[in-house]
Amino acid sequence: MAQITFDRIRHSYYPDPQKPEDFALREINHSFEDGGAYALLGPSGCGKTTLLNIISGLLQPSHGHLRFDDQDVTNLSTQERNIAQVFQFPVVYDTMSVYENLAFPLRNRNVPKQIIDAKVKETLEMIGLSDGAHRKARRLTADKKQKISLGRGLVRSDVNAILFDEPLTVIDPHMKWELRSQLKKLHRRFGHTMIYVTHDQTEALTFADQVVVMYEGQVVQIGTPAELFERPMHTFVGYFIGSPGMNLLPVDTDGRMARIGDHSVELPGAAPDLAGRKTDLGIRPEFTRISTSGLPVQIRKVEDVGRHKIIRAVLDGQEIAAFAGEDESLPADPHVQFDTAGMNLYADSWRVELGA
Ligand SMILES: Nc1ncnc2c1ncn2[C@@H]1O[C@H](COP(=O)(O)OP(=O)(O)OP(=O)(O)O)[C@@H](O)[C@H]1O
Repeated sequence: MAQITFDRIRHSYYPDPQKPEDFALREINHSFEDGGAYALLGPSGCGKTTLLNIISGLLQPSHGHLRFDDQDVTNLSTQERNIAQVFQFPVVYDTMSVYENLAFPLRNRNVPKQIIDAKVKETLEMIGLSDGAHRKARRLTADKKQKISLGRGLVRSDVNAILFDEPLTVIDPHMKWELRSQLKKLHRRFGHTMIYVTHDQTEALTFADQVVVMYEGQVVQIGTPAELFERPMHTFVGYFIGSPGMNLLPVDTDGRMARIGDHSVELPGAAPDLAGRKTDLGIRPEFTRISTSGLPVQIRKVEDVGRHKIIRAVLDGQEIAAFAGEDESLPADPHVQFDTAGMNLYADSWRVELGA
């Protein structure tokens, strides 16, 4: 296994890129640590597959270098990089049995027969295909075939990394949950570097130790699920992570005070001079409460989501969301209160560090 380093990597699918928008992947300088469990998370078209294909060697970046430990692998083939990859749709040998499909990549590498047998049986167990291991793959349903693809990715212990590109798309919802927890367990047990592409935040947050959030070809934040929740470094992270996402309110700041329309709230620290910049206060619904005092709001809708309620309200013409307890009753003259501990300030979409 290896540490995977992006050294000033950019990629454009155009022959002569000029503007930043011409790049499907804008400059990345980052190391994926050996043995880490990463998720690449972002909406459709943000560059996740492009980044993954640069690691696997299916794509050569137009600029920069990729290294596995100290070795420059930018010009090496996928085979030479020793990477296992699991795609969105099953890639299986239909004429082979389930068992043979898993044994094949090991035979190709001259692994001794007994080790092959032990590894294949262990992997079949993990993916729940021990029964019927000698059936032809052709006869199986799409989700079972995809399990074979997952198994083929997991069966080798000598790979530099295992890459997963939305691997659970064709798996039914219950099995999705089960396979995701299996992958997590496998990661803990074998310590492979795993990089998992998804646009689903639940998948990313449950699988990964570190989540790489991408937006319009840029990596906007790399962090643990808790860091993404508590300190979103970009408004997109605040909006994309969480259910519902972070409230963003345009404000004017003056030291510790932030003005929202005719009202003011106190920030957890002093803002720097942000004159001329688009400034927003970010506060998650979890830190937003409906109360009898604070800033006046109109309530539009109450959604009961089980353990709590989501209150949709309007503050100074701006839609906001607040959390309320299951049995909490709402005041006749509703106001909103923001918990200072949950406040983040953004200038031109990027988080601003507040002073003392
Ligand atoms: N072969 C290609 N030629 C030209 N443009 C491409 C090519 N592949 C991808 N793109 C463009 O590059 C951008 C990033 O695409 P990419 O597939 O990496 O995004 P993604 O985040 O993986 O999206 P999805 O979740 O839909 O797969 C998109 O604007 C896409 O249209």
